[in-house]
Amino acid sequence: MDAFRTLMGGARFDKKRFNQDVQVFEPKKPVASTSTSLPSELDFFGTDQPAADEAVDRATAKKNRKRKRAEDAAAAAEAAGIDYPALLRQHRIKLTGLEPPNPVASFAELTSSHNCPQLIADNWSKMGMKAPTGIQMASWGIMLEKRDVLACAPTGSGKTLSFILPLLVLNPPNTTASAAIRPTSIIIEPTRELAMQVLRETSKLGAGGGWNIKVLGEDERAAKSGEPKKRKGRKGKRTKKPKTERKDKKAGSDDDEESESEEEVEEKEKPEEQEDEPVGEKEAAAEPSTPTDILITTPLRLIYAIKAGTVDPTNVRHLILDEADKLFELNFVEQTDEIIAACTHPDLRKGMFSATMPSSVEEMAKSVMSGGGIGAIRAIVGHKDAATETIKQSLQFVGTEDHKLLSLRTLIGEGKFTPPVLIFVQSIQRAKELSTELLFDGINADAIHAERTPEERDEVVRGFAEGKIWCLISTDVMGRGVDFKGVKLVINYDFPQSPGSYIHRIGRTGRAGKEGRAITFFTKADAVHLKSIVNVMRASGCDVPQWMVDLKPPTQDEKKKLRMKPIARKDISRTNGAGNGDKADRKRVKRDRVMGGKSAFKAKKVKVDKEVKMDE
Ligand SMILES: Nc1ncnc2c1ncn2[C@@H]1O[C@H](COP(=O)(O)OP(=O)(O)OP(=O)(O)O)[C@@H](O)[C@H]1O
Repeated sequence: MDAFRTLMGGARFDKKRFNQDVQVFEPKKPVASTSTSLPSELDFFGTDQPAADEAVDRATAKKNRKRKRAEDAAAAAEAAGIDYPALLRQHRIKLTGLEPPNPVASFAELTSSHNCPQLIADNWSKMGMKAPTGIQMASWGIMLEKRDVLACAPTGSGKTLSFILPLLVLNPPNTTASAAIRPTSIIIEPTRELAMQVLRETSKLGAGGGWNIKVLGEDERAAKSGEPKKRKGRKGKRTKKPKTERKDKKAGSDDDEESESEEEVEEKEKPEEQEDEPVGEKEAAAEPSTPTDILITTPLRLIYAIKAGTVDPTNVRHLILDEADKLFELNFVEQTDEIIAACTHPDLRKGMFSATMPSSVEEMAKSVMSGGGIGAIRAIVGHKDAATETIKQSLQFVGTEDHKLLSLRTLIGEGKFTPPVLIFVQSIQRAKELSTELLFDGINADAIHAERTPEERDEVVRGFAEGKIWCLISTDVMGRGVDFKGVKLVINYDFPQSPGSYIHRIGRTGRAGKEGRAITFFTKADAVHLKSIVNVMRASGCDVPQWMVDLKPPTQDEKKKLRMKPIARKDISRTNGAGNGDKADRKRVKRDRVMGGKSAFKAKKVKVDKEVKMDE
């Protein structure tokens, strides 16, 4: 009929009247390939090719499978009284891929239909959880059907439990001891803080079930904690790094005391990644070899341990990449690839989770997923490039760099500074300077960044969670994943380097359905990038003035430039960088205050909500 359509373009053809003619042009059903098949050189239209037969067979099989799935789903839904399409709509879940499994509608369904041990259900209740969130329903459905999943859901929507639960349900405790750590599941996190946080959640959900869950290298660290602390900072001696890490340095992503002599470049401009101390070969070799079920780790540590032979990844059935888009960025991707390649078990399933998933990263992620033979399932909850809707977002013009501190003080003075507050800056030096300034103002502030030892970082995080520190100043190192439940306000003191970074940073508030606020300062220099943030705000349902909607978006080049390097900014400190925020400096500031140094804003102006206790 194609020939007819082409010839008769625009005219109407009476098919009934000329039915016999139509039959002549109707394509013939392909004949099954036999020994009498046409030689390929004579088969001009390709109708006699086995490939064509296979394609038809595949298409028919696909149609049949689709029909069967629809029938099965309808039957299951009828039996359970669940309207799955309505459930998906209600939770704004979009599933794509071949035969996407139904979401798990309730915890009761998990125990009745998915062999979820009662112990997990009890622990779930003990954790204070009731109904699963949208991403949990979707991810449980997919992972329990042993399919690969690529999931994108808002910050604070419970992605952690969405991948932990299936790991526990599908993998009973491992009892076979081996020389090396031989886990059944590996969870990769971009920072040690996140690894520790996931350990806490996993241990709570699996409590009493006999699973051995650990963060790689932490037993070793704990054993060493009695020893005198030796600070492994920039000037410290480092263990020889694997090839991948040395390559990363060229991309300008890691601390490297030798490569750049001056801290200005390192501390002000380099993004803070790969800050975690890797476990050296010696350290890794000291890992005990008890049977391990779930191993949580940062990429570098794992690569060291695999190379040292202390971790054997060949038995891994579930590999989870949390904050997956980060793990596919330039400075991590090689390590991520290496880890995926090392997990060689034929039944390996993969799960990738994040609140942001740029299309380019999604493509890369998809290319490494097989999905149980019939492809991975993509699960999107809500709008892909939006922030959590419970966050009230605003942008505040502060003119120039000089006015930022004043704007912050005005917020404090107006009582809009409602602790616990998280403030993001773009470099270690700026974090130190701002914390010194706020201390000087009588605000109980502290800074967290890659230059602090893991022990110091733990202490600061604990202090913030316990309400001892009201205001935590951080580089992007705490911008992702960290679950401080009670944070009421996030301030982007320095404009974020990408919309993704913005979504993750502000996502430290408004978690688990709670309300939060986010204020982003911008100077004239940042204005060119404003539209990117305006787009996120609009996608998350925030009102923005029309003039912001009408702004010109930054060019691809401008976006890339900012992603690679933050905008150069004037020092924050009144001491013009003389204060470095170290212990002695902080002591000096405190002493100055006691001796009459004037606090611009009295601490009493800052109301601390004592009711708010944050999760550790
Ligand atoms: N079903 C649930 N009901 C209530 N609270 C939940 C539920 N599931 C998880 N939570 C809580 O919600 C909070 C956020 O969860 P989680 O840290 O997993 O979010 P996330 O989606 O991974 O966020 P991010 O993208 O920032 O990493 C946690 O404190 C968690 O305990």
